[in-house]
Amino acid sequence: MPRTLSVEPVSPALGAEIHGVDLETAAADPALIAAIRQALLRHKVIFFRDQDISAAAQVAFARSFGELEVHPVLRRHPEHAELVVLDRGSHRPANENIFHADTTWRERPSMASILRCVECPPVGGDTIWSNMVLAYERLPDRVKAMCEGLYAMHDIAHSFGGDYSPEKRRQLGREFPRQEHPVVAIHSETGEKILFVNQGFTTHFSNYTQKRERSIGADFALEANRLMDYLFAQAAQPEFQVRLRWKPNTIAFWDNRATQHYAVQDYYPAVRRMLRATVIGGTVRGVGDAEAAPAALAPSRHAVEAVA
Ligand SMILES: O=C(O)CCC(=O)C(=O)O
Ligand SMILES: [Fe+2]
Repeated sequence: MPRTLSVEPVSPALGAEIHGVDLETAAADPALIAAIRQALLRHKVIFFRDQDISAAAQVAFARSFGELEVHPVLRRHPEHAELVVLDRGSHRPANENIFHADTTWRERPSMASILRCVECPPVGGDTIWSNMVLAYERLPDRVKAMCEGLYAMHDIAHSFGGDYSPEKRRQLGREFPRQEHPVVAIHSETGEKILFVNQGFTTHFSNYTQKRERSIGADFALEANRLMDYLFAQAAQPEFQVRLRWKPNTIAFWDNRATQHYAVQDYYPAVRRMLRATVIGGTVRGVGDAEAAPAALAPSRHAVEAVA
């Protein structure tokens, strides 16, 4: 029997709180995992409160959704390499305060992340998510037409290289060559179109000149940069967002294909400690790329239903 979850949407754009679930033991309950997966696809980021769970349980829960990533740059948990420890805020201001989707510098960017708050300031340190399906839908038709068929480069050094020497930066670039992804991606499970460029890792369009063949000279660069800035700005629109106020033991689980996020850096030097598990995704398919579209799920306009 399909399992029914108690789901409370928290913003019209995306995001829902799931009640009555214990994630310490969820991995052992396939019907519950399937219901959580459906809620994730529909609401794009889901929140669980009061999850005082072990690091091992967080890993097991995350693994129910796919193979886990070991991050090459961020600090790892001493016993669980699949968990990233985010606590830079206690030493110096954290720098995830830029809209991004995780690991788009990989050939197969993350499909989802599961972030647990261990410790946070009583106020401040919220996280914001943006619905990049809605952001795409709301683009003017002529911008949509211009974007379909465009590709862009994603580079790990764009965000993570900032603290490195030029040589270490080059080394990072050799180890993780930049990746090209479509600007409009097709969601691998829902078939939705996604605006898939992000300010954290996307550097430039890779085929703008072919696409805009009648532009000449320096206009290429100017036009391309203006379009990229305009696309980046969509994630910052409040109408596409949900904002979470963390408490210790809150978990946020986001669909990294369909969303971008921004960790608000307003609490330094207060302490904020988080643990993140990240599920590896597939290659990113563009609108014109081959392969049949997956069967679309039920409409994902999430706020209209109280229970999903
Ligand atoms: O600390 C946060 O709220 C999110 C940081 C972040 O970008 C991530 O975990 O991917
Ligand atoms: Fe992130």
